[in-house]
Amino acid sequence: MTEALSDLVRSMPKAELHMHIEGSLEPELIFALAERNGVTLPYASVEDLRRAYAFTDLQSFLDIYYAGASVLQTERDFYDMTWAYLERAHADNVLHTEIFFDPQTHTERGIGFPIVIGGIHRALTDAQKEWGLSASLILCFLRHLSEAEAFATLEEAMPHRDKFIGVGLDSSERGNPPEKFERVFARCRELGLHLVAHAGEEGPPEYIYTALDKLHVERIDHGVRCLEDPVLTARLAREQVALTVCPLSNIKLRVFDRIHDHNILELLDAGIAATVNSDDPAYFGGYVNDNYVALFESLPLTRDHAYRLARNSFAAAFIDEEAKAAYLRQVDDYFATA
Ligand SMILES: Nc1ncnc2[nH]cnc12
Ligand SMILES: [Zn+2]
Repeated sequence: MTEALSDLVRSMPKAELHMHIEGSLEPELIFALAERNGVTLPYASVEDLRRAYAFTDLQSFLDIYYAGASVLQTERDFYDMTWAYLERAHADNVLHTEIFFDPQTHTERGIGFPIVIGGIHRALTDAQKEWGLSASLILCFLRHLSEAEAFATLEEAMPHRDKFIGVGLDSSERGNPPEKFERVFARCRELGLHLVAHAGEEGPPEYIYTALDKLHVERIDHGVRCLEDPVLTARLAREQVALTVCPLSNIKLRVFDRIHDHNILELLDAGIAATVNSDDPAYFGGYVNDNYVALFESLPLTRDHAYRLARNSFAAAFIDEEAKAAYLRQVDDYFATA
């Protein structure tokens, strides 16, 4: 990749649509929060913790990710974590970000829902004031927990309905198909919430079908396994269902062996509205620009692909049509002069 293309990709305006705020907790912040809250960690040092980030699959990552999140206790902790991510996003020229949070990871430990959403949301408000960075929240249900627990979480969330725009489905995919949450998503749909779900990351293409047909999601998170099914691939392209692809995550969790084997180019060539995102940047080796650069360094991606990826990121965002058109114009202007 030329230096010019790398600079172009780094500085182009972009939206991020798939990142878990708990996955932005850097080891240094985990240690700082542990100390602030008097929590003893089973790791001697930051380096020791970082060494534990050697994952073999999704579950091996999730075990460490949930352990890391246990240092979050106060509203200020949630604020500090979110603010640290927003600074990184701003530095990567992210103009709009849709952030996942996992309330059940915290409410299960006795941390109140208002503390979680209050701290995260206050940071979003400050980023809007400070940089004009637009950010919204998507509440994720943990799919390894029950339907009843998801309904209980939705109930707890309703007094805060003004602070989140949609719901998603994350955690252990295999054995927890989307249809387990069909009734929860039906209720969320009635409430006017946007709907997304992780599907086809480790799970089979069937999970992408059921996310679309039983949950009625508007985007698929990951979805990279769709290419195993040509009928599904054609449908995603025809219906322009966006995929929020997370390349470095896919390598760390061994969905693909090497970044050179990543299928984003095939997805784009098939006409799918793929986007590039960081998933859990503190755990997978980088923020959104690191994901773009890793792809552009390893695959024959061009300036035109960069343009399409930037456009796709805003086109798939849950924002009003006027704001969307303004962002898309900004991308066009950037590429007209860069
Ligand atoms: N990549 C991922 N897949 C499923 N659940 C997650 N929670 C955080 N990151 C996740
Ligand atoms: Zn994810």
